[in-house]
Amino acid sequence: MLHDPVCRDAALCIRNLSVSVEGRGVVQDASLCVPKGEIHGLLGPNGAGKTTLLRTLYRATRPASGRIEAFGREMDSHSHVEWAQVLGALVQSAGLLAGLTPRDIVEIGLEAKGLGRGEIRRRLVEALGIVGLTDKADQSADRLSGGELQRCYFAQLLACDPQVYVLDEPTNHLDLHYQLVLLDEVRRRGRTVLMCLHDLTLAMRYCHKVYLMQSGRIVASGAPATLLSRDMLMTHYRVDAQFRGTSLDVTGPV
Ligand SMILES: Nc1ncnc2c1ncn2[C@@H]1O[C@H](COP(=O)(O)OP(=O)(O)OP(=O)(O)O)[C@@H](O)[C@H]1O
Repeated sequence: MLHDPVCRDAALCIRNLSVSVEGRGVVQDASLCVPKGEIHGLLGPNGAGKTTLLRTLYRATRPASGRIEAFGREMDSHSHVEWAQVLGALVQSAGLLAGLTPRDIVEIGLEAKGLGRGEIRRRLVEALGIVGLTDKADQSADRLSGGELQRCYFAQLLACDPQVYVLDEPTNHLDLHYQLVLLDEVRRRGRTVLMCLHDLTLAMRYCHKVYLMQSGRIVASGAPATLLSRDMLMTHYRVDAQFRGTSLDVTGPV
């Protein structure tokens, strides 16, 4: 039984989701449920379908079939504005809007929430402080480094603080300090999180549960310490590697 049973009380529930891209089934019959306040990780090799699955959650891609629910209510019964209040995403290769500053990028997200000026300012200052961009708040974002830009988009999400965080490779471009600072911050907030990760040590450190995707299907799921066995890493990641506690001992590719 690869699927979770009926997800009563789940904050985010995906049932039998399939997505086709150019006529090819890129996600096939995927089901998962994330209980409120848990962090779940979507793992798997390149091209497995992880990003495509996440894209359906923030409505960048339409599923061919299946259901997506948050807090028991179907995604399609929400307007786009309502859904954005429930679920926010940090995406790979977010487009950079020319000429905007980190302050603008964070404020754009907050203004869509209809908050007052005082609350917008409070959240802006807090989020830029967490991501370490206070000093660069007013410089053009096209002069930020890759990691600084990622932190800027992280600040936008943290400022909006939706109930469900969808994170596609959240540590892309981040140095080790900020990988830990920002994932610690997400965990501290106790929100419901579904994230794609290639860094298995981060999956081990932060995820309550992980799903392994392979060729569009979720082929296994479980607690990271159980799922990320030497056999699994050999079969699905084609590496000889083994976790010892939370550190990964890598011999090499096979
Ligand atoms: N716009 C697109 N047009 C054609 N094929 C696509 C498109 N987007 C994704 N695909 C294909 O769908 C499959 C899954 O891609 P996806 O980006 O979801 O994988 P992934 O698991 O996130 O991979 P990675 O770990 O490399 O980011 C790949 O074979 C990819 O080539």
